[in-house]
Amino acid sequence: MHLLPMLFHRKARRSVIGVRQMIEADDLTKDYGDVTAVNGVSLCVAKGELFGLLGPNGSGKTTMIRMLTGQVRPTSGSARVMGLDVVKDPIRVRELVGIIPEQETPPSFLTAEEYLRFVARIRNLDRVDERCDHWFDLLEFREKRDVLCKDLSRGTRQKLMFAQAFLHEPRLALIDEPLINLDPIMQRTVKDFLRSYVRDGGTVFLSTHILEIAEEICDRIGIIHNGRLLHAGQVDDLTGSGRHLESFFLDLVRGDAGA
Ligand SMILES: Nc1ncnc2c1ncn2[C@@H]1O[C@H](COP(=O)(O)OP(=O)(O)OP(=O)(O)O)[C@@H](O)[C@H]1O
Repeated sequence: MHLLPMLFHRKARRSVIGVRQMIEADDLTKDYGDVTAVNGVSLCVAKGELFGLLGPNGSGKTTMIRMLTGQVRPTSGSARVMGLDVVKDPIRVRELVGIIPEQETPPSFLTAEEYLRFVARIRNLDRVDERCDHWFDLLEFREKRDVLCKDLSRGTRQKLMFAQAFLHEPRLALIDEPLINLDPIMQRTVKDFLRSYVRDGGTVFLSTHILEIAEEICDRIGIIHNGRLLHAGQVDDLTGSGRHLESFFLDLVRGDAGA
């Protein structure tokens, strides 16, 4: 972070001692009735990585994030997040990680600042004024702090969701489409923040449709289609071989659809 030194949450520091892989998914599967949303996905995300999960609409990205954050129970397979089993320890996982759920909005009846203070209280945080000020300044929405969330623009609500996810300085953040409602200036700020966050030792697992963003900021990507992980690899390996992520993605997904 820019203003706050990267003092990760003390509890988090204890729980990740010795954990190199921040996320380990093994043959993770989720069925919703007849629909297999995620089908046997195995992947790891190491400490300090910015990992992007890419896939077309309905390919299973949100379901993956929900399973990894203990919001949805896998049908089969297993996952460990920061060394914790997501089925056995979902509450502890959610205490530790930062989460931006897809299209989630803050409570309509609180102001922006009340919401951040509410989150700070639940998370038992100190330096609440400093933390709130940091995010109002970084994401440039100080003048909206007393506005009810229901009256905020979509972009400002997204900023607030971003701030709540990082308020406790988590070591791992799982974020679903974090940039979708933000203007280009704010996208730049958030992209720079995410890069500095992983440089300082944080880890990010994000899902996005926006391939240029993934190509620009991710260290490694996974491509998911119809619930199956078709590819996982370093972005540099791809671009170093002269390929653009977009053409690689389209070839892979179209090839799979035609298979
Ligand atoms: N609660 C649910 N009940 C039934 N089916 C669901 C549920 N949640 C997701 N699905 C189905 O699972 C599949 C994967 O959905 P998911 O939301 O994980 O995909 P996604 O990649 O995040 O999509 P998008 O990019 O459009 O947000 C889809 O076919 C979806 O309709």
